[in-house]
Amino acid sequence: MNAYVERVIESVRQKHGNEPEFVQTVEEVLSSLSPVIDKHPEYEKADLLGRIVEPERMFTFRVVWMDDNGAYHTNIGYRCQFNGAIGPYKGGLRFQKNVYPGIIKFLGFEQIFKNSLTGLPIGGGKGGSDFDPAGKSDAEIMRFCQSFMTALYRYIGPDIDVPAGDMGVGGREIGYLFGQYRRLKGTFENGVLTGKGFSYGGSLTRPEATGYGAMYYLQEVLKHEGEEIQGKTIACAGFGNVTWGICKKALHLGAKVVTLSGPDGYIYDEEGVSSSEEKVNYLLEMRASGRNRVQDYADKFGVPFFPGEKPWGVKADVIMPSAMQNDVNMESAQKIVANGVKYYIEVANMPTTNDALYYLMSQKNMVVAPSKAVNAGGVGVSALEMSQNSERLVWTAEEVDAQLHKMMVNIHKVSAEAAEEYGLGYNLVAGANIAGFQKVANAMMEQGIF
Ligand SMILES: NC(=O)C1=CN([C@@H]2O[C@H](COP(=O)(O)OP(=O)(O)OC[C@H]3O[C@@H](n4cnc5c(N)ncnc54)[C@H](O)[C@@H]3O)[C@@H](O)[C@H]2O)C=CC1
Ligand SMILES: O=C(O)CCC(=O)C(=O)O
Repeated sequence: MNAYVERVIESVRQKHGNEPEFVQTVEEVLSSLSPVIDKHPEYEKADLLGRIVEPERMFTFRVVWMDDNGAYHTNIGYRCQFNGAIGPYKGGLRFQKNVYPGIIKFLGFEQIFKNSLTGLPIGGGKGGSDFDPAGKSDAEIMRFCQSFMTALYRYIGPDIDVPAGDMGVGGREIGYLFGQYRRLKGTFENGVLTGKGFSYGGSLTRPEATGYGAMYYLQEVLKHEGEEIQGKTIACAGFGNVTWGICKKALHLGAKVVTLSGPDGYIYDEEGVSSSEEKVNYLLEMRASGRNRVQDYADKFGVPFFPGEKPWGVKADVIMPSAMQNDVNMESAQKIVANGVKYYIEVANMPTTNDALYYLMSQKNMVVAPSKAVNAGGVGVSALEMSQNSERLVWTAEEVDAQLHKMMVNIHKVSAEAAEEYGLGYNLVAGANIAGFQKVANAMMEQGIF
């Protein structure tokens, strides 16, 4: 590995050892940039990597809200404005009880390169709170969102920082956040948030975009390998927004999603979750219920439920971990390899531990695709939502979908080309890191040192 790369990684380990998820993503991204740094000594001179691993700005804020019994609760809010070299900071908000700076920073760091890969002018950011939405009433969610935005609204804006949804934040939460922003600012700046409802500036197809984009990317991989998507079995995780989008597109394309999971275990549907609209739509009901239980699907459709287990031991053509970070560890990776799976397509942000990722990548007969490329369609359509808000126009679902499709084809292409350029073969993981980095690096170099 390039000595400068090693030094920067070591310094991040030293300074941020208490943020293991952040250290993990820095190790993964920077180690694949070694050949680029070898080729560009000017980057070391400008300490480009030392600068890129440090957020431009990150802050916490107090979020106080009242529950339905009149009791007050205090949570921590976060926003990390990681890198604004190519556009306003852009990235979702995560509401989950395990949120802490290490989670926000790993997500923000990934977002820099992902957003660059979309080819659109968006910088990297992320935010959230340790608020746990599970079991909260609608009124409690609204009061929390209003309080969150009251603390945040001064620091965001359509040309500054544009938050959106992530785990625990969907259309309902974005609606409450936007309502409070509008109330406080007294202006209708709908470009300040994406993932909005269609009636006040949201984009058609944004809810589906991450899952649809992942399926378009998978189609490109299959095309590269001379295969088709029709009839392929897919193992997914979670049953949230992203997994729903995958299932909906799988239904259109004739692929079969056979597993879903939740914190309680996983279900196996031999016929396919993607075999009917009723099943696909039920995922929306499960998510909206706030129960966070995948067993509900097994109870409704009479399929097997495996309590406390992960779905990575099932036989499928394609594995798409689509729920949470570090869901696939070495033990799961070994099961995947033993099952002879050819396609490992990450969808959730950083769903694989680094040892498991390198192990999977070392298998000669496997294609491994990285989440920062595969799930980029979500933020990509968010950027298209910003475009529509700026021009005060509304695009049809067909127009948005066509742009999304083109974007995913291009992300696959530029990743494969970047890997080729550095003699790495069809290494989509390194290729995405290199292609995403190159544009941000150019912008940072041209804007001077700060
Ligand atoms: N929503 C979006 O547009 C985008 C989301 N992502 C990423 O995709 C992943 C999924 O996000 P969403 O679907 O939006 O979130 P979501 O909140 O809609 O769904 C998350 C799912 O994960 C499941 N889950 C939570 N803890 C779990 C556990 N311990 N074991 C198994 N399952 C568990 C939940 O039950 C839920 O079904 C996350 O990594 C997110 O960062 C990435 C790009 C865009
Ligand atoms: O749509 C967005 O701005 C952010 C989506 C997101 O959170 C992600 O790409 O991980």
